[in-house]
Amino acid sequence: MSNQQIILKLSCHDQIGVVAKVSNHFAEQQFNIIESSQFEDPDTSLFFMRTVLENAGDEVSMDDIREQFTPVADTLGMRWQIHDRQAKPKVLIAVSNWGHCLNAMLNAWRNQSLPVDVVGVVSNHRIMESMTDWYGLPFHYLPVESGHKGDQEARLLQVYRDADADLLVLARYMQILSPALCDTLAGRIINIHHSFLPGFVGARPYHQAYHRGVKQIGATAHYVTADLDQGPIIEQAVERVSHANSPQELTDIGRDIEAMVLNRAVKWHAEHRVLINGVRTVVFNR
Ligand SMILES: Nc1nc2c(c(=O)[nH]1)N[C@@H](CN(C=O)c1ccc(C(=O)N[C@@H](CCC(=O)O)C(=O)O)cc1)CN2
Repeated sequence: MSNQQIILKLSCHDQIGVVAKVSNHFAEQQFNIIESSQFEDPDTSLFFMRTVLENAGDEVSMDDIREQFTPVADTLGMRWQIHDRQAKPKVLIAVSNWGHCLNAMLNAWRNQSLPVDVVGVVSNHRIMESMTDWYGLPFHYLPVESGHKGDQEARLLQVYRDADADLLVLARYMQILSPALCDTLAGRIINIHHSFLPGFVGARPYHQAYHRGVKQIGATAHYVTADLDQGPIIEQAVERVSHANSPQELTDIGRDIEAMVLNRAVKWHAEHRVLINGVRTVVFNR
């Protein structure tokens, strides 16, 4: 027994026999289901599934596993991915001036509670270079020169590609990404927004919240799209506040929520628990 484990995630139009066809295929390949989650979206009749399978036979290459599954997927009109459960996604982290999310993520990576391989940090400021150095990671200083934002973004994408990254995390990176970059890396950029979206989009959400007199503040991790702060939501959390809290106190309270929410979202993405469902997500985290 090879102990080889794979993760299959798929979506297709709901139809009789999807689970049976998938499980029968893998049973014939000597794979045993050890976890499985399913959801059918009543609005779209799309069926979503995530299953973890263990190989009871000899190890098989990932290419062969995917090649053997392709006819089943094609018959059912699936969108699908198969991943090696042991493989850790390579993550490039982008940051600007605020380091609380970066630090929480690097700490979780270092203590191995976050199943990713951080390949580097990019920033339009130098302030986080020393922290990055302390963690022994490459730091790429990519300042945004006035009128040359496109050049800076091209360098960022080159760093991502040179590092063979799988995911770009915006850990309070305060630059709006171009539609072209959002399209190129669709489903592979996660941002932390410091409000409970869809409330308070854009800049300075804690000040917006203060002036609105909210009784809770929150944070939202979402995939990045060309529409600012409108991407599919992955995870959110809130914390109670009061009329007595200043904008600075709201900001202070919010930092831990942001860091927790972003780490959760990146962990679930790395474990292939998140499936994009139009402007929403399906998250198999239970
Ligand atoms: N295409 C997208 N880019 C980004 C998104 C997104 O959803 N789609 N999320 C933002 C994060 N963000 C709020 O969470 C945010 C960041 C930056 C700005 C902004 O106005 N930036 C200015 C420059 C500000 C500066 O230089 O200090 C700009 O880019 O012109 C608003 C919201 C990350 N990017």
